[in-house]
Formats: sequence, C-alpha cells, structure tokens
Amino acid sequence: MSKPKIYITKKIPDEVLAFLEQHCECRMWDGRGTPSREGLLGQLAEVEGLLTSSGPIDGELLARAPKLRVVSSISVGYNHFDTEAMKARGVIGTNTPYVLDDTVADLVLSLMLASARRIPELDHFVKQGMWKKGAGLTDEDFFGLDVHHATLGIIGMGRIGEAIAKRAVHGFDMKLLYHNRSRRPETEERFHARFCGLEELLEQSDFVVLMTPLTPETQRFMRKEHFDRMKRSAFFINASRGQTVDEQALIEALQNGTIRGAGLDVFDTEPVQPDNPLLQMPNVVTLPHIGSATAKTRLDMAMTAAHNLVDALAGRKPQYVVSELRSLVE
Ligand SMILES: NC(=O)C1=CN([C@@H]2O[C@H](COP(=O)(O)OP(=O)(O)OC[C@H]3O[C@@H](n4cnc5c(N)ncnc54)[C@H](OP(=O)(O)O)[C@@H]3O)[C@@H](O)[C@H]2O)C=CC1
Ligand SMILES: O=CC(=O)O
Repeated sequence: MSKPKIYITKKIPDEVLAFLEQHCECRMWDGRGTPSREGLLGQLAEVEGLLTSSGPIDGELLARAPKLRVVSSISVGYNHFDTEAMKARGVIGTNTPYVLDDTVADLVLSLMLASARRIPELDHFVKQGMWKKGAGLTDEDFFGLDVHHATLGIIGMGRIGEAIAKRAVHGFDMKLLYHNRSRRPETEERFHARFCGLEELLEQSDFVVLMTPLTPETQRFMRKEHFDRMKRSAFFINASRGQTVDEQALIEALQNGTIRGAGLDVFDTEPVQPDNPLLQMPNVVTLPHIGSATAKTRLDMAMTAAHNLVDALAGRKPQYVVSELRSLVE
C-alpha cells in the first residue's frame, strides 16, 4: 500500500523526519524559515497531512489541498487554525500541549527577573563603558524591584500558568492571584492561589502575566482601561500572543508611566517592526517569540506533532486533537 503524502513546512530534527519517513512519503521545505504563502499553497495538491507551526490554515488553503486529512501543529497555540473551515472540510487539527510547559515557564520567570532587575538595560550600561568613577552614579541608579515575596497575577492559569505558579510560589515565595473563566480548586490548594476578578488582579499585582490562548474572546483582552488599573510600580509580562494586547495602549501605558515596565515574548506583528516604539524603551525587555525554544523541547514538540500526524493518517485517534475538532475523531 502506498504511504500517505505529507508536507513539512520547516526543518525538523533528523530523528523526527526518520520516524515520519517510516509511515509517510515526506516532502520538507528545504529553505531557511518557512515557505511563502504562495509557495506553500503550490505544494498541497496531493498532500494528506501537513506538519507546520504557522498559518493561517483557512478556507483558501483547504481549497488548494483537496486530499488533506490532518494538520498537525508543532505548537500548543492553534490560533492559526480556522477551526470552522477545518471542521466543515473534516480536516483534523492537532497540537502539542504539556511538553513545553516548563520551558515556557522558565522564560516567563526570566522576563519577570530581567525586567524587574533591569538586566538588559544594565548589561548595556556596563558594556557601553558607562559604569565608571566620576560619573556621579548613586545606588538608586541601579535599583530594581524585588521579585521574591511580590504579588503575581496570572491571567490564563492553565498548563503553563501552573508551571509558572510552581516556580513563583515555591521558588520565589510569591503571593499568587489568578483569573480564568473558571476556578481551579486544586491549583488554589497547591499554590495558595486566590481566584479573583480581572480588575482586582490588576490592582493588586506587582507582576501581571498574560498566558491565555488567542481566541475571539481574548483578542485585545488587555486594553487601556486595564493598564490604567495596574500599579504604577507593576510590570506586565506577555508570553501568550501579541494580539491578546492592544499594543498601542501598552506603548502609551509605558510612555506615560502608567506601569513601570514590561517583558514581551510576543508582538502584534511578528517579526516585530523595527520602528516599533517598544524597541526603544529601556524598561521593556523584548524577545523574538522564543518561549519553547530549547533544542530538547523543540524536539519533544516535533516528535509529539509527528505522532499526532501519523496516528490521524492511520485512522487512529491522535493524542492531542484541538478541542473544537474533537468531534471529528470521536
Ligand atoms: N510565547 C511562546 O513561545 C508560547 C506561547 N504559548 C501561548 O500560551 C497559551 C496557553 O498555553 P497553555 O497554558 O498550554 O493553555 P491552557 O489551555 O492550558 O491554559 C490557558 C488558560 O487560559 C484560560 N482562558 C482561556 N480563555 C480565557 C478568557 N477569555 N479569560 C480568562 N482566561 C481564559 C483558560 O481557563 P478557562 O477556560 O477557565 O478560562 C486556561 O486555563 C497558548 O495558547 C499559546 O498562545 C504557548 C507556548 C509557547
Ligand atoms: O507559541 C508557541 C506555541 O507553542 O503555541
């Protein structure tokens, strides 16, 4: 029997490709980065499975892929799936939860520490030769904010949120507030966390971490009125998706001193535009969407995605089908 044809939109580790080749006829993008949209659409006529981490996977793409049965994303977030269009076409969508939780949580703690203790700003200061006698420097010029024993508010307390909570509460003795649509009693017990409304969380927290998925409900979730409620001494950390924030409102909050600083792994437009004012602010730590970017975790994600793909193509239920498309496999 012939193997199903799949297309892989970015370079994946050799061992993952070797596993896929046992089950599928694979073609992989061989350039740097990912193919252009037109380049991708031109590859899909015979393809039954797509391994990717970007999109959009929408009606236009599905129309160019008449044999497509599964799209396996090498990511936990799947806002690049048009789940309605996929459902209408019967195309299964899968993702890679759990395997990246600790790695992303490490990064969020790094952003909290780096922004509060001004690490990139002061690193630049030292390397520029500005740390010198006679410059009139005072102790206060180097002061930051303590992370330990501060109050952390997590908006979107899910898998990654819990991994952040563990580090913050057990490692840094932080007090924890969280806001979700629904309460998590076990989380409350484990981390002495208090569930609260969004407004109270914003008013009480020294660090506000946004960790929700990007959905129609969370689009521009953080707006001017929310930054206005935060403490002037507080830091805002976003590792969810850039579009969960009204970025202009964030820029203004930082420019006006409404909040003290920010740590951002994600932006409204990615790659971030070079003239984005956030890039000029010393009190903002910026990263190129690297939450899960370690070799080990990216390998685990790619292997999880490969198993999801192979299982779906073989007619077995993949381990991680996104919730909106589970009815296709049940
Ligand atoms: N920067 C990076 O590199 C990475 C970013 N991410 C992003 O992180 C997101 C979260 O991942 P993960 O923790 O695995 O997801 P989970 O689904 O486990 O957690 C998300 C939490 O958000 C809450 N939530 C969802 N909608 C809302 C809402 N409208 N208001 C308040 N809370 C809400 C959910 O609780 P409830 O349903 O009760 O509301 C849920 O507990 C991903 O979707 C992705 O976008 C993930 C990995 C890496
Ligand atoms: O942003 C990364 C993801 O896995 O989602």
